[in-house]
Amino acid sequence: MDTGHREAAHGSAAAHQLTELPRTSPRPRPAGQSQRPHAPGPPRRPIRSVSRRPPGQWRHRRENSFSPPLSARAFPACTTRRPAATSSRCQRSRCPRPRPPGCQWERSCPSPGLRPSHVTSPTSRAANRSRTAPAPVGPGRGVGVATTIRDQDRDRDRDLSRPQHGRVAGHGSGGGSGGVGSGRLPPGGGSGSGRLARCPPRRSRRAPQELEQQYSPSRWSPRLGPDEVIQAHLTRARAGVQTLLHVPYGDGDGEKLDIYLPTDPSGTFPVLVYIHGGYWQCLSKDESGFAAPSLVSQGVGLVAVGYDIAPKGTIAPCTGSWLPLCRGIYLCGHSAGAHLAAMVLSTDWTEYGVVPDIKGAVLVSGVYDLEPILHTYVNDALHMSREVAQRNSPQLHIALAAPAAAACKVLVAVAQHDSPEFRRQSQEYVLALRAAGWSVSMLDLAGVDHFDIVEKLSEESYILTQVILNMILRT
Ligand SMILES: Nc1ccccc1C(=O)C[C@H](N)C(=O)O
Repeated sequence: MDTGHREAAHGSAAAHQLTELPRTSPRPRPAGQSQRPHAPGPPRRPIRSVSRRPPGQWRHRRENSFSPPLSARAFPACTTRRPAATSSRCQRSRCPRPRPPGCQWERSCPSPGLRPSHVTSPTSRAANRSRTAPAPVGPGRGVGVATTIRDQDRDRDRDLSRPQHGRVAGHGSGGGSGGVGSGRLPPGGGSGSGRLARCPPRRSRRAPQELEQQYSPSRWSPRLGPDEVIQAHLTRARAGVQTLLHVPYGDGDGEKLDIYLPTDPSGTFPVLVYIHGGYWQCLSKDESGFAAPSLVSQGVGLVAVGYDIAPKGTIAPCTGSWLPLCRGIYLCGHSAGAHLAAMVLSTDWTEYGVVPDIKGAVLVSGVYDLEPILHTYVNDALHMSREVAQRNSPQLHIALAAPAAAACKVLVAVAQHDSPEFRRQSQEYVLALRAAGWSVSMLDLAGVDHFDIVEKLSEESYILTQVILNMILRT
């Protein structure tokens, strides 16, 4: 299908949006709802202790265990361990109630009917928060504001909890030409294979209790309370466009794709492959088709990837009969899905005998260094060791960029109301990619939180939708 005329038209519209960012006030608050400070209160439950793990029940991951799914493919020696038995109870300590099917939450049991009795009320949460709330980020800063990578470099030592506001930059290739071996290696040099660059992140030293907050994205939303914001994220209908549903790509129960076809699917078309988030333990492809209407009308297909979440297995590379139709693959991952997409970028696919035609990657509010989450509730269901966390941290396994001609463009997006840790992670990852010669941009989106940063992809006028369409249709 010839989409050339559309590409030109759409490309210029998106570029205009990017450089002429409107300044608007934040989303109006529903009547009667008081201003919710977006900084979280103290953790609501004690930090997990190692002794909570049932002793003597370890098994190798191939039998019954979990690791962040793509990682086993990327780093086959993965030896994640976890207890053989998982509780059918809500994992909140002391909570006697059954956990809703599929729910792995500790912090925010999303089923209101089954909400554990010890969950604090919105009022007490607000009170907790206001005790520790830092100064709120100022309102009216604009809908979407991106920062050049150079700005990121300069801003490293500034307060990373605040959005950096600057002009929008295009994709800057960090190490000049960006060819293999020509990218500048970060301190520490490459890995043993010489293919991967090792770029240890500059971690902030946060107390364990504070890490719990930092890695609870729902506690940072200024729009809704933690439970409400997750509930809203879970209840998104499958878009009503032409679909191929539940197309298997692997042996696992969850290893299926939902494919949303372009409105006029004659000929080949580019696809956006969307990998959902949920800390590798929640959500599914069924709630991942929300961006389809904005994309298919522009001739772009959407592939929502399902994968086995904890406590199950791994994700296999996406293959299928639909692949030959794809003129180019653009990856998009949110939160844990951004981690998985980043792992795809870190993978040496020649080892698997495939060369996926990945032309671009959009990584939204992701986690790229897993070490800090070892110290949080997130790891209660994952049971990662430090070694596994390191092996599966894209930040530590940056592949040297491909030659410029084959270069994959990377866009790292982060929300104003992501926690400072999430924001820091994105910034560190951008710097590491850039140091390895990748063509990378960062988009710091004002006025959105960890969840609506992707939910709004259902709107064609949303700046991230426009940037993605621009990347796809102009490449
Ligand atoms: N990243 C996500 C993406 C989608 C849905 C939930 C999450 C969460 O992180 C939930 C987490 N347990 C929280 O307390 O915020």
